[in-house]
Amino acid sequence: MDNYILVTGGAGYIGSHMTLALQAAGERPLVIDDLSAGLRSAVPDGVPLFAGSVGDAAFVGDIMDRYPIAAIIHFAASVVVPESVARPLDYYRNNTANARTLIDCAVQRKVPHLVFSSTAAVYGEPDRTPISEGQSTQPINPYGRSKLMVEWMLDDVARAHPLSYAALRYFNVAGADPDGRAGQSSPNATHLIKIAVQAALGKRDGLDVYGTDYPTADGSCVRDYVHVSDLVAAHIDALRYLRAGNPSVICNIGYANGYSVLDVIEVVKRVSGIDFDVRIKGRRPGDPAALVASNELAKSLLGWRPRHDDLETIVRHALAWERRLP
Ligand SMILES: NC(=O)c1ccc[n+]([C@@H]2O[C@H](COP(=O)([O-])OP(=O)(O)OC[C@H]3O[C@@H](n4cnc5c(N)ncnc54)[C@H](O)[C@@H]3O)[C@@H](O)[C@H]2O)c1
Ligand SMILES: O=c1ccn([C@@H]2O[C@H](COP(=O)(O)OP(=O)(O)O[C@H]3O[C@H](CO)[C@H](O)[C@H](O)[C@H]3O)[C@@H](O)[C@H]2O)c(=O)[nH]1
Repeated sequence: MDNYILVTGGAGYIGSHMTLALQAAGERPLVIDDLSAGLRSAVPDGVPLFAGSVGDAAFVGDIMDRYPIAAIIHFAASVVVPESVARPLDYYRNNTANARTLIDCAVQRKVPHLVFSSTAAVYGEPDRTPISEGQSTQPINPYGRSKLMVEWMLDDVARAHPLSYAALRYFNVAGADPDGRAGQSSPNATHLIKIAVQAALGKRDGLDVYGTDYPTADGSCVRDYVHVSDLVAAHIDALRYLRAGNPSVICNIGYANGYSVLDVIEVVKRVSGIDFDVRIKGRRPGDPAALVASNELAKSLLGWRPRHDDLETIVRHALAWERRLP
């Protein structure tokens, strides 16, 4: 295949796994990343990296003029739920307004397909779990709203222009490349499994549990943790699906398994064989009690076949990557 797959945010956690998976699939990835959270070193050798913002129309347009783009996979975003509560306008600018610029560039250059990183946060407090895609979307934090607005934009744009899209609503992405080539590298990451493995390895002085008074079995929040390699495989499946001429789709990516914060801590302690301090704190703003995916659509429509659906495996790979980091 001659044309490029543009990976925005390709120097970040998930994007760096995506470029590796694209290379393995025989595709030609090209990365745009402003390096606000990503690392240059996370982009594999031989993959062109353009440092700048997807919100800069002249910059993005110039790249698209020079490199024919077969599809865009749009990861670039601000990703921390409590930060979005404190700084909503930053999230609406980076996640919503900058996505609009990127989509506009794609429409002007007739890019045929776009895969969008959406999120389980669009559901808010779901009325039923596991959550299926038809359930109502009532996000309870600016992060979820900033992403839901992009889904709406894509829906309108796909009706008006020859662009088909897949909006993949990821549940909680975790773990690292099983071959040790990529992982979550940010020292300031806020994600639970990352923090727990850092605590196990003595990189943090323990872990705070944000709330044990939720309406869940043990009172802590429940999430559906999906291995990053299975997640990026879903994007390869989505590309294949769109290129086959199928209509746009919105699809959950998760395992339909819920684990509480206390479950995760127990697994990290057991897999690492290391005890660490756990402090029970109050709730964190913006957290829904439980988010667990129904994944029937991803399996039936995209042909998604998860291979690492096991919390111990996810934690083992996250630990292995954390040990390699300085
Ligand atoms: N990690 C999760 O659990 C999770 C869950 C649901 C959805 N997502 C979505 O997946 C995507 C990737 O998340 P991640 O966990 O890899 O985060 P990340 O912060 O590691 O990656 C995001 C990347 O985008 C870059 N970026 C940010 N704004 C940019 C801009 N305006 N222009 C160019 N580059 C920009 C950052 O430098 C970074 O490299 C995000 O859209 C996020 O909302 C993540
Ligand atoms: O030190 C910590 C970190 C997290 N948590 C708890 O662990 C759960 C998971 O928190 P994360 O920060 O790991 O993830 P979120 O569920 O807040 O959000 C993640 O998953 C969402 C989808 O479910 C979004 O897409 C988002 O980008 C991504 O960060 C939450 O209940 C949180 O309160 C703690 O108790 N202590």
